[in-house]
Amino acid sequence: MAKILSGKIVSARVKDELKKEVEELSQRGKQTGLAVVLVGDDSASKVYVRNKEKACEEVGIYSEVHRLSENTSEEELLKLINELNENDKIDGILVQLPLPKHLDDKVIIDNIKPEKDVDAFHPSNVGKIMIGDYDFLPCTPAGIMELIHESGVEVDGKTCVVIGRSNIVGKPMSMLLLHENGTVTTCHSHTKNLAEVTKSADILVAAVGIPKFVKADMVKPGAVVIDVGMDRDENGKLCGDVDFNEVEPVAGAITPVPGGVGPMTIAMLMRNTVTASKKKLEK
Ligand SMILES: Nc1nc(=O)c2c([nH]1)NC[C@@H]1CN(c3ccc(C(=O)N[C@@H](CCC(=O)O)C(=O)O)cc3)C=[N+]21
Repeated sequence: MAKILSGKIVSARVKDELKKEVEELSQRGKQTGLAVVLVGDDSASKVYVRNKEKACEEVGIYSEVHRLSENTSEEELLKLINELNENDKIDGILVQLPLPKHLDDKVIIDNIKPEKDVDAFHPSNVGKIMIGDYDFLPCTPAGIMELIHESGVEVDGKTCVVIGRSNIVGKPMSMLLLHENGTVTTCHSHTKNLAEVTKSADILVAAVGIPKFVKADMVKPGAVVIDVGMDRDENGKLCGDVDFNEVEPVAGAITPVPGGVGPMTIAMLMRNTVTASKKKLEK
């Protein structure tokens, strides 16, 4: 039986610690604030944004959600971002992705002040992560590192395989594993003999966006298996990229969906916002 790596439990612990830090900052006269920008009405995004608002409340972070219509122009969105960049009440800005098709993610992200870029998506933050000299870590990979630490398995010297190479998860995930001295392979749709590669992994991270993609015969017995998927199964039920029922008996440790990586992503967003607030106070 695999150890279940509960993002619910670990994220609650992280938020408890952050709550104290937010209180201390507030005693020193520094409030902490997060602005979330949601364009359009993607139903999944709405759930995630609500969870972020709830987390802010728990931690004591002031939050404002800007809900903009689906047909918001680039100019209007940039105007809002510039206002938030200059707003002293706001330490962190998050523009929920994906944006509607007529908006270019890159243009929008480039215009967020790097000091307020709590997603760590701005090129200057991405570059800093590559070098290993960063202020913020991207929320999902950072949350996953916490869950791996929770498994008790040390990354140093381990064979790590990441399925997926997105800028948001796969690529930075591989980088963070490398920072902890993992031997890292990044797989994607052009990878040959995928199952053979994934079966070599002591630590396997699935971030492909295909429901139940990882099957038991792709997993090394005893491996730590991390599921980043937020997919829907054939019945429309929330599931991950890993076939949990199949893989759980083979794995040494595994994250559930829901209650695994998702809550950790949000906890790390809270951490980045607190870090941004502290940095501002020190300046
Ligand atoms: N700028 C930006 N930053 C992000 O960090 C970002 C984003 N855009 N776009 C979408 C992805 C996805 N993401 C999730 C956050 C929380 C849950 C979460 O709370 N999941 C719950 C279940 C949610 C449900 O019931 O559907 C869980 O896994 O237990 C999931 C996914 C953040 N993302």
